[in-house]
Amino acid sequence: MEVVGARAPGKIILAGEHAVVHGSAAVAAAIDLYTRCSLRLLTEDESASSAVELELRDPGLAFSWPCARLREVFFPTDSDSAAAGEPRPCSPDLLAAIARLLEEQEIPEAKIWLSSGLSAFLFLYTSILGCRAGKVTVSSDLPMGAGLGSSAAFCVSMSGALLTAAGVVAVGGGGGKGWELVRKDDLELVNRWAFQGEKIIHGKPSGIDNSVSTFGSMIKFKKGELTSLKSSNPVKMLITDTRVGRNTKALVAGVSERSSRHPDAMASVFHAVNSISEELSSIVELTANDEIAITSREEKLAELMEMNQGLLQCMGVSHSSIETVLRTTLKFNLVSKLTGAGGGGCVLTLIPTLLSNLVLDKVIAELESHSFRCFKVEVGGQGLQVCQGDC
Ligand SMILES: Nc1ncnc2c1ncn2[C@@H]1O[C@H](COP(=O)(O)OP(=O)(O)OP(=O)(O)O)[C@@H](O)[C@H]1O
Ligand SMILES: C[C@@](O)(CCO)CC(=O)[O-]
Ligand SMILES: [Mg+2]
Repeated sequence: MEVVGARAPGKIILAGEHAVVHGSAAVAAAIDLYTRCSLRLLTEDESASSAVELELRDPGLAFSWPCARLREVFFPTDSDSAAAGEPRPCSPDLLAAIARLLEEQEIPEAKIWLSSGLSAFLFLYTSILGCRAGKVTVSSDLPMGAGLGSSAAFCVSMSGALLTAAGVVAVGGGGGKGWELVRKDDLELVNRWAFQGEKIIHGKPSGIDNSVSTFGSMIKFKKGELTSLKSSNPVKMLITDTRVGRNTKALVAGVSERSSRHPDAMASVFHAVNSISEELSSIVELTANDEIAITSREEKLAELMEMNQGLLQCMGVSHSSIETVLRTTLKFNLVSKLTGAGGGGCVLTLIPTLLSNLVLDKVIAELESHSFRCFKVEVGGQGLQVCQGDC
């Protein structure tokens, strides 16, 4: 069979991370850094030992599971009962069985954080394709575990490729050349599968990361409801990766624990974040006809981001490396906030339209002198795309 591919973008959260898990609104946008997943189902001739193979290009690791061993774990009682049309959660018993299966792989201790991604892969693959032999290759522009939605881009691109190989998502309408957009109904199905994968990696995701990675653009997200935001003036952001590793699942759990220790205080914090996200989303949508100067729109955005950062500190998810980025950019009168789960990872800095490239280069040089890594990204682009053949 021919190769099918899917690519899904990472994201930034402009306002509302963590609070969105507790029902507040949040605003997120896709960025032009992608995770790509390609898949080829193997015939019996090609896969003498009949296995499911996974190559992760970025950590540079490859894994292989004999189909017979997968059948014992995933379908112990009967023949394959994969059902691509019906996303369902991974039960705690199955998750424990997957963990035992992964112990057989001898993952290097320094890469043990990959286990949650591998668990999500095995669950999605066997749920959608059963135990058919196949080879999956994943590569990514995104730093992993740094707040730019690498886990969601992994689950969305994987679900997209698997559902395309299963013949559920249509591909080839573009004449079989290059990346193609996906029909709305198909996107919704991919998004529901990707959410099941995110649950394995994050524990209790709100669904914002997989939604923005699937549908792209800039969105407001509240209690599972998504509103697409139309911004006529592009928002420019600098991203700084502090390179301090952290794990979204643990940070989300930490905020929930703080919330159960101080329910009233934290409810007020989440309520304030909701107001910030609502106001920020209406400012993003203002057009040239709304008689608000670009500079005053940017000042409002910056102030809301600053307020949100203060509330994220209240939730306990800032970090000394994040504070260093805030202090550094403030010297240039620029406002920053953490993005994603915090605890290290990436920080956003709003780039005003009138900021000269010379000053921006100085900001980047000073941030990089702290061993941080800066990215300039395009905000609000495409979501999931698929392709036939090698893209
Ligand atoms: N390309 C990939 N290959 C394999 N596993 C991946 C890949 N990308 C992400 N993962 C899995 O996702 C985990 C990182 O997810 P995590 O949610 O902690 O961070 P993030 O998604 O980058 O940030 P955030 O959730 O704050 O946006 C990794 O530890 C790994 O298990
Ligand atoms: C921290 C969080 O709010 C965003 C992570 O990008 C978690 C979630 O919403 O699932
Ligand atoms: Mg994540």
